[in-house]
Amino acid sequence: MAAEKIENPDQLVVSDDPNHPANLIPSLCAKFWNLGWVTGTGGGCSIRDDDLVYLAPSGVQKELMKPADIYVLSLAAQEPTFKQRTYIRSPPIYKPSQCTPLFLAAFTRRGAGCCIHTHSQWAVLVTLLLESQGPGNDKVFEINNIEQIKGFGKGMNKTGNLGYHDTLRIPVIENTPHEEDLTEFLEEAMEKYPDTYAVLVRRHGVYVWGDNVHKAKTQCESLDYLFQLAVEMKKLGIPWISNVTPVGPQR
Ligand SMILES: CSCCC(=O)C(=O)COP(=O)(O)O
Ligand SMILES: [Zn+2]
Repeated sequence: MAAEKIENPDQLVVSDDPNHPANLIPSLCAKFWNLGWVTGTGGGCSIRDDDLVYLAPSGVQKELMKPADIYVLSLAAQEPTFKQRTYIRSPPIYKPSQCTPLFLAAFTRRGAGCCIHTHSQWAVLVTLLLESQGPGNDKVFEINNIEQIKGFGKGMNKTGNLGYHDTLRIPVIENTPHEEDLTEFLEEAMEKYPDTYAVLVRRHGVYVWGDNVHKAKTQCESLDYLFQLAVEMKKLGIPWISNVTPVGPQR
């Protein structure tokens, strides 16, 4: 929908359709809260519908949000750096999520339709385990030969999903005192790892995106599964990368 055609911005967040972004963001965040992904107001989720981006408010209990709390902005109406953002629809008592510029990076640089930010303890623990391997900023979570890796797309402009023997790589960036300041590091990681659908933030959480809500959600679920598995593997002394020889026909 083009921004200039919108006469009543409040109508942008009113719909009977449960799959409308203004309904989906609250219902998804309620599910994510049950998984421990968005507790204590941390984390969140944003959805893009063509030019329109739907966002949660900042600092609210994400599992209790209502459609009327949702912000809407037009990508085409923003200045090129996205630093001074304007909103078509703003609920009166809130500020927009501090994650907004990171979500916008996923939408504009990856063409994502949905981006999820979790504070999952499994994600945080994986960054702590990588940190314990020694100094250096170039940290990457790598895992292979686990069935759930098939839950990930091969990358931007590529068709199909990773295979069981492929290695999934998720870059890690340093945390910053303010969420917005993560943006330049997230963008750098996207440049360096063009096929990644996620970026870990050290001692903080993870950003995961997908072409649409279904893909962002299932990739985020697969990743959380792999992070939990990786923590348990580490406790048992099992390496995340193994040299299992492929068996059966290779397609
Ligand atoms: C305890 S949450 C600290 C802020 C944060 O990391 C986050 O993801 C939530 O930001 P928002 O502005 O969406 O509340
Ligand atoms: Zn956060």
